[in-house]
Amino acid sequence: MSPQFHSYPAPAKLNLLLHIVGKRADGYHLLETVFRFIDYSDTVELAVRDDGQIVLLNPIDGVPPEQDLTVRAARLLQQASGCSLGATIRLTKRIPMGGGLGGGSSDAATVLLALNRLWQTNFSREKLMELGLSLGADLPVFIFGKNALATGIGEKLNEIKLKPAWYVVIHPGVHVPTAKIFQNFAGRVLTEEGTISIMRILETTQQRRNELQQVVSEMYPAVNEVLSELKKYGSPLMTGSGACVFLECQSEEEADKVYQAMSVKYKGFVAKGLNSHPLLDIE
Ligand SMILES: C[C@@](CO)(OP(=O)(O)O)[C@H](O)COP(=O)(O)OP(=O)(O)OC[C@H]1O[C@@H](n2ccc(N)nc2=O)[C@H](O)[C@@H]1O
Ligand SMILES: Nc1ncnc2c1ncn2[C@@H]1O[C@H](COP(=O)(O)OP(=O)(O)O)[C@@H](O)[C@H]1O
Repeated sequence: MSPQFHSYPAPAKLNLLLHIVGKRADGYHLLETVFRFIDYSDTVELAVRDDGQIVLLNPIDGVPPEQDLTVRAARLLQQASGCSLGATIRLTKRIPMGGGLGGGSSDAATVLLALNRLWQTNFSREKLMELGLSLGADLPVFIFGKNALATGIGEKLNEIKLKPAWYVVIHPGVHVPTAKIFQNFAGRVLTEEGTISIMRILETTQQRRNELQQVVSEMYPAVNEVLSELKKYGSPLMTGSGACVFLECQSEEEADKVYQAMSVKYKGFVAKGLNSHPLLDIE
């Protein structure tokens, strides 16, 4: 009998702003950032296996299956729960890799949420977030499931309500490794703004900053070029540690128009800002 696959979305995120507010003894940077989910997603299909194996049917080019975050997430849940079941994973990638859109983290979070149900391991969301954090600083927010103001290394999360918006997202065609950017960050460490101040900054696009943008622009001129092009239409920002650059628009029509002009030269997409993660209500 062929295995029964269940299909789950893994949405991308944008960092609507990103401030560096400190550094931990282990070298990780303390951040203040706003995560927003967008309706542009990978798809993770999962089928339960009785033999305990974790099998990724279609490994990503250049990422050995054992290192794929979906496989690592499944194994982590297996180990933490003592579950004897396994899973077959089929991954459909759409979110560009190394783009600051959190695709790998989102895939892994979806695996944790979905297998927790399929295997009936019944861990709480808090426990899954704790497990997820050991795979990446970006992972907990995808399990938290709500747009959030994040502090710590990105794991201390408070829900934040955001206005409807559409985003033109452009990929400058370069792959930016997160670790390299943090290593080269030499900017001034800022003081946390706090929720009220962040809400005020979010009211317009002009005041938003990504403190990693300068170092990425210097190391990757292609990112700087896209930022300059998008500045013709408003106040663009880089997401996370790059490479993708986005422009927030108030209507889908406006976003489509900007994207149409940009797409003559660049690859990208238009996405709607979500109010929450599509798996927020998964039990
Ligand atoms: C910068 C952000 C902003 O949302 O997004 P991305 O651009 O990667 O999507 C995240 O903090 C990235 O999270 P994630 O991609 O999970 O990073 P990790 O795998 O945990 O860390 C990769 C490396 O980046 C550095 N790092 C990461 C997060 C952080 N707060 N401080 C750091 O200094 C560390 O050197 C670490 O070894
Ligand atoms: N399922 C996965 N999807 C994407 N990247 C993965 C996955 N598993 C492991 N990786 C590794 O994680 C790196 C970062 O990927 P990704 O999360 O897409 O970017 P970013 O951290 O910039 O948002 C990739 O370059 C790849 O080597």
